[in-house]
Amino acid sequence: MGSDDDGVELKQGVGRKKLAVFVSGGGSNFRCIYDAILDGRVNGDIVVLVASKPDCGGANYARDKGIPIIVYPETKDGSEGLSPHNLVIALRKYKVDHILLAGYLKLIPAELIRAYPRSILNIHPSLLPSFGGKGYYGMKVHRAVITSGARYSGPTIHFVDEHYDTGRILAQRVVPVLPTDTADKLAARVLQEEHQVYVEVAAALCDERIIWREDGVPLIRSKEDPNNYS
Ligand SMILES: Nc1nc2c(c(=O)[nH]1)N[C@@H](CN(C=O)c1ccc(C(=O)N[C@@H](CCC(=O)O)C(=O)O)cc1)CN2
Ligand SMILES: NCC(=O)N[C@@H]1O[C@H](COP(=O)([O-])[O-])[C@@H](O)[C@H]1O
Repeated sequence: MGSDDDGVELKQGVGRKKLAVFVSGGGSNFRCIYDAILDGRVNGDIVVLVASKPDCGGANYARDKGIPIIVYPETKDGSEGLSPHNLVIALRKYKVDHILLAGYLKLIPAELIRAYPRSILNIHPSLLPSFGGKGYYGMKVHRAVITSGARYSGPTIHFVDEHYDTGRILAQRVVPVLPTDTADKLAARVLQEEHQVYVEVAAALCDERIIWREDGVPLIRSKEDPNNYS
């Protein structure tokens, strides 16, 4: 077991993966993954942050940590941001292995999906396929869950395809929806689970513990028991 210059123990056999994280808002999932990298739970490095808004909370946090920032898509006045083609070129320049969408609210272009097959993940704050698709993001999701009378909710992590929230599901966690819940209370309960499951998935991704079943369903191999999958 080697260690890098900062003494962080490096797992032998699998080189550290290079990650790009995409954000549009506060970036709490991004910050949790960043912290998990620093304390050795995730065997990777966030080499670039992509933000849909240059001054969002996630971008400001990345700036503070010295992480390079790319704006995508191009701003309406054309003053900032990249085209889909130049975004792919930029991510290749950073030698990105995997892309993690974390509160990102813009459609990922087909050109990027083709360039990174089975390598782009997204976290959504409901149990897909319920309460997903165009128009379902942020608090809109939690309001719809409560109005529906659903008794359970929770985050879904899925691979990204050309449409919103229709990619192959990789991981889910379940939380109760309580009779007295407001959208804010439910959002907080789901977000707490998001932070845990995204770190677990990022760790599996960087450890190359994600496999694909013959029917196309992705599975995570347990870190503790290689014969156990979820
Ligand atoms: N090609 C893909 N791109 C993105 C996906 C995906 O699965 N495939 N996931 C989204 C994240 N997301 C849900 O998890 C999501 C984000 C945004 C929307 C939405 O309706 N957006 C609005 C615009 C919102 C805004 O600009 O503030 C819209 O398109 O009208 C739905 C689902 C990230 N990208
Ligand atoms: N459909 C996409 C969507 O609604 N994403 C949601 O945005 C919130 C903010 O994330 P953040 O605190 O990591 O920025 C999170 O709850 C995430 O699931």
